[in-house]
Amino acid sequence: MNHLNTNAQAPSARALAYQALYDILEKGAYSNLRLQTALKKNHLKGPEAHLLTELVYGTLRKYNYLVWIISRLSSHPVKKIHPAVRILLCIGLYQLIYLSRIPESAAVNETVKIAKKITHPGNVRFINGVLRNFLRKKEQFELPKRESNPLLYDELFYNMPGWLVQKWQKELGPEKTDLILKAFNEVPDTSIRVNTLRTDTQSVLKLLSEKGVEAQQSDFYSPAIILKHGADQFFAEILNKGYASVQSVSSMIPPVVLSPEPGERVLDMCAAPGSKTTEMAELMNNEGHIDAWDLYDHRVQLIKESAHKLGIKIIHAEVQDSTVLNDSCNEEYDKVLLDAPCSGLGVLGHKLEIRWNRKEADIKEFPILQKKLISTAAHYVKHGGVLVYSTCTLNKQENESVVKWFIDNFTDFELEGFQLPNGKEYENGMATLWPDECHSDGFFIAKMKRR
Ligand SMILES: C[S@@+](CC[C@H](N)C(=O)[O-])C[C@H]1O[C@@H](n2cnc3c(N)ncnc32)[C@H](O)[C@@H]1O
Repeated sequence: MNHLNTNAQAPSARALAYQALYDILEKGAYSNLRLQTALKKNHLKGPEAHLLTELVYGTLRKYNYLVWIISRLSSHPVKKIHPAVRILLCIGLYQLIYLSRIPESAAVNETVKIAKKITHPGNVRFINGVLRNFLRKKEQFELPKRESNPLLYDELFYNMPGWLVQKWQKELGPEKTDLILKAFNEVPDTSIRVNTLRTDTQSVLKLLSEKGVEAQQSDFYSPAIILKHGADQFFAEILNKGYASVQSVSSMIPPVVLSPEPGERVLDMCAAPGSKTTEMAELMNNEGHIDAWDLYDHRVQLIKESAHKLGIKIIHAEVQDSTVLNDSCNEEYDKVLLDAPCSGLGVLGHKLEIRWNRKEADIKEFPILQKKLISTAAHYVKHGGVLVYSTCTLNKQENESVVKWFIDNFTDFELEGFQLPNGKEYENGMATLWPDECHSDGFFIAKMKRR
């Protein structure tokens, strides 16, 4: 199977979509970064840029259903179909099913054209055959009735892996699972956090409205603004001027719970790309000291770039492995944020690739790392200081269980109740922000105080 040689002539949006989806589904690339690279590198604008974006995100949003259709049309089991062939078929089928403005002949012929460049004639015939077979039988493709096979229905209708649907149904019950799955399948709004060091929410809302961008202040957190779909191209100027940063509303909440104050010493142990670090600097009015650590140099650079753009001076970002105890920092900090690496099951609404790249077995690995990190965090908090542990996942083993283990083993820490900006109280010191309730990513936050 050849990779496309895109140097020969300007690649089409479809060919670029194929390459991007191959990298996302087979090599673990992040969908948003991979798409941005393809758009920039190929200087795509206008309809071609739209088609590429639609094909990448659309195919990911419907991936399970598309693969199910292939399984119904193909004489080979789907597992035996080469990934490149499967991905090309998904792109072709996506156009045939969801993009009515594209003529059927173009959808089939363009897919076959790409196939000819990357695979042997047998596979080309197979792709052509499956797509034409679909056109002949398309009226027959209805989802199975939910009553007859609820799990298969949920997998296909909500485009989620079966193991995850089953896990949530067992842990949270079928009703809550339905609500979460539904929330993850609504196209997410973009949200921004106003840089209160430079401006305020009302001024940014006014600027957006002058540019015709539909936007509103979040009722969850006042420096957050929600932009209606498709507003992205208009607010680049606001971002470039450092008036705001893109961040999901629920991701803004862990720093609010930690509540760092001007003049304090703060540590952000897993800080990159720095959304919460810069938010904390804004909450501290750019006064005090924040150490921001991350494992990877290229990610530490992202924290520095954001701080520079936002006019923040108090962040000291460096490469550190936060699982390794740094004795020189013992009891150094008033506030410590541990926004831990996690399985990311709270961000499936916009990081679509996690649905397919995350495997059930990975889930068991994260608590081991999270316990190492939180054990180290304990040493850095001053007596009377505060530790906030957060994740963007909806998985008890990485959330409540890690916190319970920590409280049992580090007896000078206790959970402390808190109130969220919307007034909701969490007296036991732990909050889950559910995507169906906050209309944003799923998050978990625990607040602990050192006696
Ligand atoms: C959930 S992300 C943090 C997001 C960040 N807090 C924000 O809001 O922008 C987790 C981060 O932990 C980093 N990380 C993973 N293992 C680490 C370790 N052992 N030490 C320090 N950072 C680590 C990853 O590189 C990743 O940037």
